[in-house]
Amino acid sequence: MFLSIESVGLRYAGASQDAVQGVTLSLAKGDIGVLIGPSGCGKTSLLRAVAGLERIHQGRIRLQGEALADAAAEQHLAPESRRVGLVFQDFALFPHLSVQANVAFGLRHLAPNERKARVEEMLSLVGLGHAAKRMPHQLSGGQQQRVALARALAPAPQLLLLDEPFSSLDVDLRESLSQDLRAILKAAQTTALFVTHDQAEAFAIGDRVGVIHQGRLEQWDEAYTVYHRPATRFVAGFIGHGVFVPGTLEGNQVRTALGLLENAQDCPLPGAYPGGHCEVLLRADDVVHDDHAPTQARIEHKVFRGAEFLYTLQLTDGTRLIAAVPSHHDHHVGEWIGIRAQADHVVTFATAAPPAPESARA
Ligand SMILES: Nc1ncnc2c1ncn2[C@@H]1O[C@H](COP(=O)(O)OP(=O)(O)OP(=O)(O)O)[C@@H](O)[C@H]1O
Repeated sequence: MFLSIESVGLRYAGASQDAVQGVTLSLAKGDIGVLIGPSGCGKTSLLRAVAGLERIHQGRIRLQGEALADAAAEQHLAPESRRVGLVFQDFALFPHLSVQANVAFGLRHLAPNERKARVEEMLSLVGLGHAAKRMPHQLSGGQQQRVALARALAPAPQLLLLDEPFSSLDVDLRESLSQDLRAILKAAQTTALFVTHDQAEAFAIGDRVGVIHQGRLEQWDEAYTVYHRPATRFVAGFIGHGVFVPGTLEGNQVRTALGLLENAQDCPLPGAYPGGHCEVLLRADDVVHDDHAPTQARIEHKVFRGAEFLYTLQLTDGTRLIAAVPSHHDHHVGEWIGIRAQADHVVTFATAAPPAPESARA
């Protein structure tokens, strides 16, 4: 593999536990990996370890077979020797240098004509060929971030690391930039590791998506698999909108308050759960509004999201669900509507342990 991170552990001085715990992942050449997870889960720490800005105390990081860091061998290659490019959220363009001088900054080893050609190539790659002579303050936030990207790509790093590069930009710009970024990285055939807490961004950019929770990598897979076949309960709850409802696994089907769900053949065998009792992940897009459905649900809450409403629903037995319903079905809070389940991918988990009674906790 082009990049391989093997059982990496990282602990900050004075901390009581590892910020990164036994993380293993690999990236093929030209692939874009995205790390996503809640604040403080260790995404940035892992990226900094790959960059060489933090030392690892366990495991190994290799790039094209060469060890960048190896805890057992006490090996730690300095950041500047790693041929790794960095783009962080604060653009950090040199304010007193023009756009072209910013991009040329890491190219001092090239002859002037080669340097000029490379700067032109990079600026045209990020769509800013016309802005070469401008100063950073004459650019929008999105344009500045493109220059930062051109500057990081100019020395042709083997690996590009990006830490929430769009976090200070507004939502619309983020969305268009994340699509552009993917196209730019693919055009430059750059292998990249990208950190974000934004799921839409992760799915738009990543060939592989990794979900980190409390320093551990819970899943490392294609985005489609992370969404439809979450490996752990945490991933299932963190990605997308969904709820867990009680179910009973019966062969290839799961019985729930919304009726029988088919397509459970990829779930564990019923014997994996005592009595077949489990919990089923029902995502907002698995619950369909249908006036003719026998099951009625009361709308508890609704959020308008443009093309659809996200309804929070309650069944007569108290089960809570979330449903994404096309926004021309504009119902009132308190109204009862017909719903049915339509889940192509049925995912089950062991029932969460009920909270211990007060007396047991004392
Ligand atoms: N320099 C540091 N010294 C000590 N602890 C640190 C340091 N940097 C991060 N941490 C701790 O390590 C853990 C992981 O932090 P990290 O910044 O990697 O998380 P993150 O997932 O990138 O979070 P965010 O999305 O908020 O940026 C946190 O508990 C954080 O408080």
